[in-house]
Amino acid sequence: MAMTGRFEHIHDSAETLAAALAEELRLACEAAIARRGRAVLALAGGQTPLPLYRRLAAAPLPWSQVLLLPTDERCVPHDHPACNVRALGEAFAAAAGMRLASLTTEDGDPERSERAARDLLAGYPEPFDAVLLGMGGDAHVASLFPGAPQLVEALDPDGPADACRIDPQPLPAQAPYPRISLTAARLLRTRALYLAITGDKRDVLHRALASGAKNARPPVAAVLDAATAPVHVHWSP
Ligand SMILES: O=C1O[C@H](COP(=O)(O)O)[C@@H](O)[C@H](O)[C@H]1O
Repeated sequence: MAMTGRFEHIHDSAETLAAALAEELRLACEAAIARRGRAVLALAGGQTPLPLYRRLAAAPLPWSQVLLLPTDERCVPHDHPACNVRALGEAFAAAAGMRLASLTTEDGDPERSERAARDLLAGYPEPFDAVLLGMGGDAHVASLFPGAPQLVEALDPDGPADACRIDPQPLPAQAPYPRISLTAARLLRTRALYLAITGDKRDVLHRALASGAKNARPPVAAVLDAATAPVHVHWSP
């Protein structure tokens, strides 16, 4: 984790954004596998990154040496359409042998899932090889929602927990579920941090980065500000 800094990459189209990020993540996997025999990536849920996941899945990597896990999960059963790990599994269908971990139990029960996620992450103490974040229109990243009662604890870059339950308030209309999210402390333990955003979200990001009191930063700003690894923001219209 030698280089730090924040870099903004502007793309002409969602396709070039997907191609660039798929290549970055492929290189991160290749380097990690060469270095220690496996790669561990934490990947955003939601719609924006799905095309880049499909591209990455087509790369000729030794997929059995790659572990993917979601940055956050909705507390729903694994066969539910809103389940991030289900969507990841589908997007990476071509990556034969790839290992996919879940932050939730099969039934999506929030309390059992929080315990299971913490147990899972205790098995991966090393820095992630890359974290890819998405962002909501309310400036949340992973499931670190502004206004959630657990937010202050979850954003603490020195906090002890790797994952925690988040209860967005109010529940977002599109995905009204409690969540399990990696904490900022765990997201930031990475060799590289990427943020993939499109359209108006660039304005949301810039407003968030320019905003307010140190202790009331929008989640995306709090996480990016605390990063010690290089941060690459990729945007397309
Ligand atoms: O709920 C979530 O939303 C964000 C953004 O999703 P998108 O569909 O607007 O790309 C996502 O990054 C996060 O992982 C997800 O759980």
